[in-house]
Order: sequence, then C-alpha cells, then structure tokens
Amino acid sequence: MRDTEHYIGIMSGTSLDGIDAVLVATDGRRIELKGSASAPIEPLLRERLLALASGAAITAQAWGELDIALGQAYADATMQLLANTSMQASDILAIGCHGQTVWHQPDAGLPFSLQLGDGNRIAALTGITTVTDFRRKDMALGGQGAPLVPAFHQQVLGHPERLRVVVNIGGIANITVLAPGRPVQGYDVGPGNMLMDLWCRQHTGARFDKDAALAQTGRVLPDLLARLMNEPWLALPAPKSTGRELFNEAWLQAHLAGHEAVADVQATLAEFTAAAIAQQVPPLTAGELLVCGGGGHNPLLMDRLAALLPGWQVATTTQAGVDMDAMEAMAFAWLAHQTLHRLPGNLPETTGATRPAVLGAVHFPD
Ligand SMILES: Nc1ncnc2c1ncn2[C@@H]1O[C@H](COP(=O)(O)OP(=O)(O)OP(=O)(O)O)[C@@H](O)[C@H]1O
Ligand SMILES: CC(=O)N[C@H]1[C@@H]2OC[C@@H](O2)[C@@H](O)[C@@H]1O[C@H](C)C(=O)O
Repeated sequence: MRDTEHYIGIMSGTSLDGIDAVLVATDGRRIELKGSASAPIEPLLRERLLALASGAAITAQAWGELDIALGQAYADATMQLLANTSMQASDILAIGCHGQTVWHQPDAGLPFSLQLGDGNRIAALTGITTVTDFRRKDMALGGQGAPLVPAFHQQVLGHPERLRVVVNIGGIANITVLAPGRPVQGYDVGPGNMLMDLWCRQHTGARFDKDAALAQTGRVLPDLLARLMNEPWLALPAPKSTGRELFNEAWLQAHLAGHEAVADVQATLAEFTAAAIAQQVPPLTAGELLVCGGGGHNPLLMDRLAALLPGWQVATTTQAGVDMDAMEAMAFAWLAHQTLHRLPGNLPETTGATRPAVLGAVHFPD
C-alpha cells in the first residue's frame, strides 16, 4: 500500500471561462477531492488570450507578459486554495498546471501545442514544485498531445462490468470509451461550448447561453445543421484532437447564409454540438454516458444527447462519484503525481504516440 500524498491541479480550458484549482489526496490509484477554488481570468487578459488563440500576431514582449500574467494568476489561485483548505505549501508534493492553450496544431508539418503560464513563477511564488507543459513529450513521440484525460477517466471511472463513455463538454468536447476488457479509446469530437459561447457573446454580450435560455426560444435550422455536420474533421478516425484553430468565428461565418435569426442559430449550434458528440460515440451496446465539464449544466445539451443516443443512460460524472466541474483539474493533479513518480501520463492507444512516457516539465521552488 503506497502512502497518500497531496497534489494540486490547475486547469484553465479552451472556454477561457476562468481558473479551476483543486487539492487532492492520492496514492496513485484512489484519488480524493479535498477542496477547490475558482478564479476569474481578468477581462483584459482574457481578451488578449482570445485574440492570440484566434491567430492574432503579437510581439515577443506581449507574449512574455501574457506568460507571466497567467503564471501570477495560477499562483494566486493556488494561495486561495491553500487558504480554503487550511493546508500549507509544505503539505503539497506538487502542482500540476495545465496552462492556457493558445495554439494546438497536432497534424501540421511542425506539430506543437503551446500552453502559457510560467511554471517558474508559480513554483517561486507558492514554494511548491510545479509541473507544466504536459503535452509536448507525447507530441515528440508522434502523438496528438491530447486528449490526456482518458487515462485519468479510466483510473476513476473504469468499471469491471459496465460500459462507460465519459464525455467532457468544455470549450472543445472529448470522449473516453471505457469498455470492460478492451483498450481505452479517447479522442476529441469537435466543439463543446465554444461555438455556442461565441455566438451568444456576439449577439447578447453574455459570456454563455445560461441554461440554454436563448437556444430554447429558437428552432433548429436543418440546412445550416447539415452544412455544419459536413465538416470533414468530424469524420476523421482517431487519434484526433482539435481547438479554436479550426472551430472559430471564421469557421462559423463560412457556414451561415447571413439572414438567420439569432435564436435559431443558437438552437442550431446546440443541436450541432450534441449531434457531433452522439455521432462519434462508437456503435456499441448502450451503456452509461457520463458527462463532465460545463456543458453538463446545459439542460438542452443533456436532453438532446439522451434523445440522440436512445438506450444510453445519460448522467453526469458527479452522479457516478466524480465532481463534473473538478474532473479536468483533478486529472492534472493526478498527472503531476505520475510525473513525480516517473510514471507514464499518456495512453499511446488514445494519443497515437509511439510509447507511454513521463510527461511534463518540472520546476522546483528552491
Ligand atoms: N448553466 C449553464 N448553462 C449553459 N452552459 C453552461 C452552464 N454552466 C456552464 N456552461 C458552459 O460551460 C462552459 C465552461 O465549461 P468548462 O469549464 O468545462 O470549460 P473549459 O474549462 O474551458 O473546458 P476544456 O478545457 O475542456 O475546453 C461555459 O463557457 C458555458 O458554455
Ligand atoms: C490542446 C488542448 O488544450 N486541448 C484540450 C481541449 O479541451 C478539451 C479537449 O480540447 C482536450 O483535448 C484538451 O483538454 C483535456 C484536458 C485533455 O487533454 O484531455
């Protein structure tokens, strides 16, 4: 029996909705959530990151400043988390910090994935060993570098008899297929909340369509839906991963005729998101479909997934015992555990890397 150790996981995802930090206790197999903290990303920083992630050209100076500002924000979130949980820095073995993805091109001639948020600064300000840059070793081994959470999903939700498909609906959506006795499958399936958020922000000023209030007043436009579903990336086989580099404002505009009502587009984007996910669930005997990430709070998405996947028991991961809002941050806490113990963090069968590997760059505080 290995000792229980404490780790912090920090995630700020492709929605750019804020920073999630969690503190967990783990022996590498069992993992227990001890506390959490969330921090907003300051509006000006968010705008600059959104522009960068949408392909804006910036100077090296601006780049360096964003890296530092994010590192500072992650350190602040860590200090808040320690205060919330009455833990000391010396109680924590390491922080696993995903960082903010600003570019991800796994299939280009020079593939890379770039996350900002200076780990040196996090380690120096918190006094805790900090692991960052989790994706690029997998990519150096020919993998997509994403999604990385399937290994963690297997760890916390794998079941000896039940077929479980875990669906994370963040900015991008990804699925993990946990079939008893079979290798884990895991891949991105396309936009999660990203397009719905984008349209809602443009037309109402709100950051997202809370409880699908706007979408529920519109009707799905079949022609638009068919054009969106025609995106060739959706039909690609795994391994595959994607991001804002493909599913962005230009992509959406290219599919619109221009005369659609705002609410109808919102409804169609919600249907597209659910349909793209449902279409990429492998044709297996129905099992449990467990949703995590912010999209699990969207009642329309949940209803449409249940309708499009008859026979499947659609629920949230919270109902299966793992907090749907903490899942990704917990995964990065677990990945930091893997790194410190020199254990692999990737699953080559999901990312396509040539072998399992110890992931991440380690920043010591001293
Ligand atoms: N009540 C709600 N109704 C509708 N949508 C919601 C609700 N609550 C959260 N969301 C959606 O969830 C999004 C945030 O999801 P999440 O925090 O999982 O994103 P993320 O961390 O960027 O994820 P990822 O890294 O997987 O891309 C919001 O932008 C919003 O679209
Ligand atoms: C490059 C990148 O940041 N990808 C994210 C994104 O958000 C969801 C999906 O696309 C997934 O592939 C990944 O995040 C999770 C944490 C992962 O690696 O599993």
